[in-house]
Amino acid sequence: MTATELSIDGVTLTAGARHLVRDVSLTARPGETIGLVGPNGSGKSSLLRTVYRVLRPDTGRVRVDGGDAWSLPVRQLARTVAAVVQDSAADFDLAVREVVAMGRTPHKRLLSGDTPEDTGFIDSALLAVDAVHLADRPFDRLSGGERQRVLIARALAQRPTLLVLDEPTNHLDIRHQLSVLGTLRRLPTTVLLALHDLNLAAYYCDRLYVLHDGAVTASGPPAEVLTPHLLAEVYGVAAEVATHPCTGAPQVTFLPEGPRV
Ligand SMILES: Nc1ncnc2c1ncn2[C@@H]1O[C@H](COP(=O)(O)OP(=O)(O)OP(=O)(O)O)[C@@H](O)[C@H]1O
Repeated sequence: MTATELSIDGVTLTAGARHLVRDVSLTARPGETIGLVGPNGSGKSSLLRTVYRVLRPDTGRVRVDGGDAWSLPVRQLARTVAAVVQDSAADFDLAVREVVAMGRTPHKRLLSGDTPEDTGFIDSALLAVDAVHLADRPFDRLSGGERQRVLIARALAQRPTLLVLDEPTNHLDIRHQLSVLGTLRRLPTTVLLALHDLNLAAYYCDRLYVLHDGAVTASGPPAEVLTPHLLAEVYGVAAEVATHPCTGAPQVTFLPEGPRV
Protein backbone atom coordinates (compact mmCIF):
# COMPACT_ATOMS: atom_id res chain seq x y z
CA MET A 1 0.00 0.00 0.00
CA THR A 2 1.43 3.35 -1.01
CA ALA A 3 0.23 6.83 -0.18
CA THR A 4 -1.46 9.41 -2.36
CA GLU A 5 -0.73 13.10 -2.69
CA LEU A 6 -3.94 15.10 -2.42
CA SER A 7 -4.21 18.60 -3.73
CA ILE A 8 -7.35 20.70 -3.51
CA ASP A 9 -6.94 23.89 -5.48
CA GLY A 10 -9.36 26.78 -5.14
CA VAL A 11 -12.46 24.67 -4.66
CA THR A 12 -15.78 26.47 -4.40
CA LEU A 13 -19.05 24.67 -3.89
CA THR A 14 -22.49 26.22 -3.97
CA ALA A 15 -26.02 24.96 -3.40
CA GLY A 16 -28.39 27.45 -5.00
CA ALA A 17 -27.30 30.87 -3.83
CA ARG A 18 -25.53 29.41 -0.83
CA HIS A 19 -21.74 28.99 -0.61
CA LEU A 20 -20.88 25.77 1.21
CA VAL A 21 -17.14 25.95 0.43
CA ARG A 22 -15.31 29.10 -0.61
CA ASP A 23 -12.09 28.98 -2.59
CA VAL A 24 -10.46 26.29 -0.44
CA SER A 25 -6.97 25.06 -1.16
CA LEU A 26 -5.45 22.19 0.81
CA THR A 27 -2.59 19.78 0.28
CA ALA A 28 -1.83 16.47 1.92
CA ARG A 29 1.57 15.03 1.19
CA PRO A 30 1.85 11.25 0.89
CA GLY A 31 1.44 9.69 4.32
CA GLU A 32 0.35 12.84 6.14
CA THR A 33 -2.60 12.89 8.54
CA ILE A 34 -4.52 16.11 7.92
CA GLY A 35 -7.29 17.29 10.24
CA LEU A 36 -10.20 19.48 9.15
CA VAL A 37 -11.69 21.34 12.09
CA GLY A 38 -14.27 24.10 12.38
CA PRO A 39 -17.69 24.85 13.84
CA ASN A 40 -20.93 23.16 12.82
CA GLY A 41 -21.89 24.13 9.31
CA SER A 42 -18.42 25.44 8.42
CA GLY A 43 -18.19 23.20 5.33
CA LYS A 44 -16.05 20.25 6.49
CA SER A 45 -18.37 17.49 5.23
CA SER A 46 -19.07 19.39 2.02
CA LEU A 47 -15.35 19.72 1.27
CA LEU A 48 -14.77 16.02 2.01
CA ARG A 49 -17.61 15.15 -0.40
CA THR A 50 -15.73 16.87 -3.23
CA VAL A 51 -12.81 14.51 -2.56
CA TYR A 52 -14.73 11.24 -2.51
CA ARG A 53 -16.75 12.48 -5.46
CA VAL A 54 -20.23 13.04 -4.15
CA LEU A 55 -20.36 16.82 -4.72
CA ARG A 56 -18.66 18.21 -7.80
CA PRO A 57 -16.89 21.52 -7.17
CA ASP A 58 -18.30 24.51 -9.05
CA THR A 59 -14.80 25.85 -9.53
CA GLY A 60 -11.34 24.56 -8.65
CA ARG A 61 -9.81 21.12 -8.83
CA VAL A 62 -9.32 18.07 -6.63
CA ARG A 63 -6.22 16.16 -7.66
CA VAL A 64 -4.99 12.78 -6.46
CA ASP A 65 -1.40 12.09 -7.40
CA GLY A 66 -1.62 14.91 -9.90
CA GLY A 67 -4.70 13.56 -11.76
CA ASP A 68 -8.16 15.12 -11.58
CA ALA A 69 -10.15 13.05 -9.07
CA TRP A 70 -13.32 13.82 -10.98
CA SER A 71 -11.92 12.36 -14.23
CA LEU A 72 -10.64 9.07 -12.81
CA PRO A 73 -12.52 5.89 -13.78
CA VAL A 74 -14.79 4.87 -10.87
CA ARG A 75 -12.91 1.64 -10.25
CA GLN A 76 -9.56 3.37 -10.11
CA LEU A 77 -10.95 5.99 -7.74
CA ALA A 78 -12.33 3.22 -5.49
CA ARG A 79 -8.90 1.60 -5.36
CA THR A 80 -7.35 4.90 -4.39
CA VAL A 81 -9.84 6.59 -2.06
CA ALA A 82 -11.90 5.05 0.75
CA ALA A 83 -14.42 7.13 2.68
CA VAL A 84 -16.07 6.76 6.06
CA VAL A 85 -18.99 9.16 6.08
CA GLN A 86 -21.19 10.51 8.86
CA ASP A 87 -24.28 8.51 9.71
CA SER A 88 -24.12 6.47 6.53
CA ALA A 89 -27.20 4.39 5.75
CA ALA A 90 -26.45 1.25 7.66
CA ASP A 91 -29.25 -1.13 6.94
CA PHE A 92 -27.11 -3.85 5.47
CA ASP A 93 -28.75 -7.23 5.91
CA LEU A 94 -25.30 -8.76 6.25
CA ALA A 95 -22.95 -10.14 8.86
CA VAL A 96 -20.17 -7.85 10.02
CA ARG A 97 -17.51 -9.84 8.18
CA GLU A 98 -19.47 -9.51 4.91
CA VAL A 99 -19.72 -5.74 5.39
CA VAL A 100 -15.96 -5.50 5.88
CA ALA A 101 -15.41 -7.79 2.86
CA MET A 102 -17.26 -5.22 0.72
CA GLY A 103 -14.11 -3.12 1.04
CA ARG A 104 -12.33 -5.61 -1.24
CA THR A 105 -14.82 -5.14 -4.12
CA PRO A 106 -12.78 -2.55 -6.08
CA HIS A 107 -9.86 -4.98 -6.18
CA LYS A 108 -11.83 -7.96 -7.50
CA ARG A 109 -13.19 -9.29 -10.74
CA LEU A 110 -16.96 -9.70 -10.97
CA LEU A 111 -18.24 -12.62 -8.85
CA SER A 112 -14.77 -13.78 -7.85
CA GLY A 113 -14.42 -15.09 -4.30
CA ASP A 114 -12.07 -13.94 -1.57
CA THR A 115 -8.41 -14.74 -2.17
CA PRO A 116 -6.14 -15.53 0.82
CA GLU A 117 -4.89 -11.93 0.45
CA ASP A 118 -8.47 -10.59 0.72
CA THR A 119 -9.07 -12.76 3.79
CA GLY A 120 -5.88 -11.44 5.39
CA PHE A 121 -6.87 -7.80 4.78
CA ILE A 122 -10.37 -8.42 6.17
CA ASP A 123 -8.98 -10.15 9.28
CA SER A 124 -6.45 -7.42 9.97
CA ALA A 125 -9.08 -4.68 9.46
CA LEU A 126 -11.39 -6.37 11.97
CA LEU A 127 -8.50 -6.65 14.41
CA ALA A 128 -7.49 -3.01 13.95
CA VAL A 129 -10.91 -1.77 15.11
CA ASP A 130 -11.36 -4.39 17.85
CA ALA A 131 -14.24 -6.08 16.02
CA VAL A 132 -13.01 -9.66 15.64
CA HIS A 133 -15.58 -10.78 18.20
CA LEU A 134 -18.35 -9.10 16.18
CA ALA A 135 -17.49 -10.82 12.86
CA ASP A 136 -20.52 -13.13 12.73
CA ARG A 137 -23.05 -10.71 14.22
CA PRO A 138 -25.72 -9.09 12.00
CA PHE A 139 -24.47 -5.59 11.17
CA ASP A 140 -27.90 -4.00 11.60
CA ARG A 141 -28.10 -5.15 15.22
CA LEU A 142 -24.88 -3.52 16.37
CA SER A 143 -24.64 -0.45 18.59
CA GLY A 144 -23.78 2.92 17.03
CA GLY A 145 -20.12 2.72 18.05
CA GLU A 146 -19.77 -0.90 16.94
CA ARG A 147 -21.20 -0.01 13.53
CA GLN A 148 -18.85 2.91 13.20
CA ARG A 149 -15.87 0.66 13.92
CA VAL A 150 -17.06 -1.87 11.33
CA LEU A 151 -17.44 0.87 8.69
CA ILE A 152 -13.89 2.00 9.48
CA ALA A 153 -12.76 -1.64 9.10
CA ARG A 154 -14.46 -1.78 5.68
CA ALA A 155 -12.47 1.28 4.61
CA LEU A 156 -9.23 -0.23 5.97
CA ALA A 157 -9.90 -3.51 4.13
CA GLN A 158 -10.17 -1.49 0.93
CA ARG A 159 -6.43 -0.73 1.34
CA PRO A 160 -6.79 2.76 -0.12
CA THR A 161 -3.89 5.14 -0.60
CA LEU A 162 -6.08 8.04 0.58
CA LEU A 163 -8.51 7.63 3.44
CA VAL A 164 -11.17 10.30 3.96
CA LEU A 165 -13.15 10.19 7.19
CA ASP A 166 -15.93 12.44 8.42
CA GLU A 167 -16.00 12.43 12.22
CA PRO A 168 -14.69 8.86 12.54
CA THR A 169 -14.79 8.99 16.34
CA ASN A 170 -18.55 9.67 16.41
CA HIS A 171 -20.25 7.22 18.78
CA LEU A 172 -16.93 5.72 19.93
CA ASP A 173 -16.03 5.42 23.61
CA ILE A 174 -12.74 7.03 24.61
CA ARG A 175 -10.67 3.83 24.39
CA HIS A 176 -11.86 3.19 20.85
CA GLN A 177 -11.42 6.86 19.88
CA LEU A 178 -7.78 6.64 20.88
CA SER A 179 -7.14 3.25 19.32
CA VAL A 180 -8.87 4.09 16.01
CA LEU A 181 -7.06 7.43 15.67
CA GLY A 182 -3.78 5.72 16.62
CA THR A 183 -4.38 3.10 13.91
CA LEU A 184 -5.15 5.77 11.30
CA ARG A 185 -2.09 7.74 12.30
CA ARG A 186 0.21 4.71 11.92
CA LEU A 187 -1.06 3.80 8.45
CA PRO A 188 1.30 4.62 5.60
CA THR A 189 -1.82 5.94 3.82
CA THR A 190 -2.58 9.64 3.45
CA VAL A 191 -5.47 10.49 5.80
CA LEU A 192 -7.85 13.46 5.64
CA LEU A 193 -10.36 13.57 8.48
CA ALA A 194 -12.88 15.97 9.96
CA LEU A 195 -12.80 16.07 13.76
CA HIS A 196 -14.60 18.12 16.39
CA ASP A 197 -12.35 17.23 19.30
CA LEU A 198 -9.52 19.73 19.07
CA ASN A 199 -7.32 17.91 21.57
CA LEU A 200 -7.53 14.68 19.59
CA ALA A 201 -6.92 16.63 16.37
CA ALA A 202 -3.88 18.29 17.97
CA TYR A 203 -2.40 15.00 19.08
CA TYR A 204 -3.04 12.83 16.03
CA CYS A 205 -2.76 15.21 13.06
CA ASP A 206 0.39 16.44 11.35
CA ARG A 207 -1.37 19.57 10.19
CA LEU A 208 -4.78 21.15 10.63
CA TYR A 209 -6.98 23.24 8.36
CA VAL A 210 -9.54 25.38 10.15
CA LEU A 211 -12.73 26.04 8.20
CA HIS A 212 -14.98 28.94 9.08
CA ASP A 213 -18.01 29.85 7.01
CA GLY A 214 -16.75 27.65 4.16
CA ALA A 215 -13.27 29.18 3.95
CA VAL A 216 -9.88 28.22 5.41
CA THR A 217 -9.02 30.69 8.16
CA ALA A 218 -5.82 29.01 9.37
CA SER A 219 -3.66 26.04 8.53
CA GLY A 220 -0.44 24.51 9.76
CA PRO A 221 0.92 22.34 12.57
CA PRO A 222 -1.52 22.12 15.50
CA ALA A 223 0.73 24.12 17.83
CA GLU A 224 0.73 27.04 15.40
CA VAL A 225 -2.96 26.90 14.54
CA LEU A 226 -4.66 26.31 17.89
CA THR A 227 -4.28 29.65 19.63
CA PRO A 228 -6.69 31.31 22.06
CA HIS A 229 -7.14 34.09 19.52
CA LEU A 230 -8.17 31.69 16.76
CA LEU A 231 -10.52 29.74 19.04
CA ALA A 232 -12.21 32.99 20.10
CA GLU A 233 -12.53 34.18 16.53
CA VAL A 234 -13.74 30.93 14.95
CA TYR A 235 -15.72 29.27 17.74
CA GLY A 236 -16.52 32.31 19.88
CA VAL A 237 -15.19 30.62 23.02
CA ALA A 238 -12.52 31.51 25.55
CA ALA A 239 -9.75 28.94 25.90
CA GLU A 240 -6.26 28.43 27.24
CA VAL A 241 -3.75 26.46 25.22
CA ALA A 242 -0.78 24.78 26.89
CA THR A 243 1.75 22.20 25.81
CA HIS A 244 0.90 18.95 27.52
CA PRO A 245 3.85 17.87 29.69
CA CYS A 246 3.53 14.18 28.79
CA THR A 247 2.42 14.18 25.16
CA GLY A 248 4.11 17.40 23.99
CA ALA A 249 0.94 18.19 22.02
CA PRO A 250 -1.09 21.38 22.44
CA GLN A 251 -3.83 20.95 25.00
CA VAL A 252 -6.87 23.17 24.84
CA THR A 253 -8.85 23.94 27.98
CA PHE A 254 -12.12 25.71 27.38
CA LEU A 255 -13.22 28.38 29.81
CA PRO A 256 -17.01 28.35 30.03
CA GLU A 257 -18.73 31.70 30.40
CA GLY A 258 -20.22 32.71 33.74
CA PRO A 259 -20.05 31.02 37.14
CA ARG A 260 -20.62 27.28 37.57
CA VAL A 261 -23.88 26.93 39.46
N1 LIG B 1 -27.16 20.09 -0.13
C1 LIG B 1 -27.17 21.23 0.57
N2 LIG B 1 -27.95 22.25 0.23
C2 LIG B 1 -27.95 23.40 0.92
N3 LIG B 1 -27.17 23.62 1.99
C3 LIG B 1 -26.37 22.61 2.38
C4 LIG B 1 -26.32 21.37 1.71
N4 LIG B 1 -25.43 20.57 2.34
C5 LIG B 1 -24.96 21.29 3.37
N5 LIG B 1 -25.52 22.51 3.40
C6 LIG B 1 -25.22 23.61 4.32
O1 LIG B 1 -23.85 23.92 4.10
C7 LIG B 1 -23.21 24.28 5.31
C8 LIG B 1 -22.00 23.39 5.50
O2 LIG B 1 -22.44 22.07 5.84
P1 LIG B 1 -21.42 20.92 6.19
O3 LIG B 1 -22.24 19.70 6.45
O4 LIG B 1 -20.40 20.86 5.13
O5 LIG B 1 -20.78 21.48 7.52
P2 LIG B 1 -19.85 20.75 8.60
O6 LIG B 1 -18.70 21.68 8.86
O7 LIG B 1 -19.51 19.39 8.16
O8 LIG B 1 -20.82 20.73 9.85
P3 LIG B 1 -20.93 19.74 11.14
O9 LIG B 1 -19.75 20.05 12.02
O10 LIG B 1 -22.20 20.19 11.78
O11 LIG B 1 -20.95 18.32 10.64
C9 LIG B 1 -24.26 24.15 6.40
O12 LIG B 1 -24.79 25.43 6.66
C10 LIG B 1 -25.31 23.25 5.79
O13 LIG B 1 -26.59 23.52 6.31
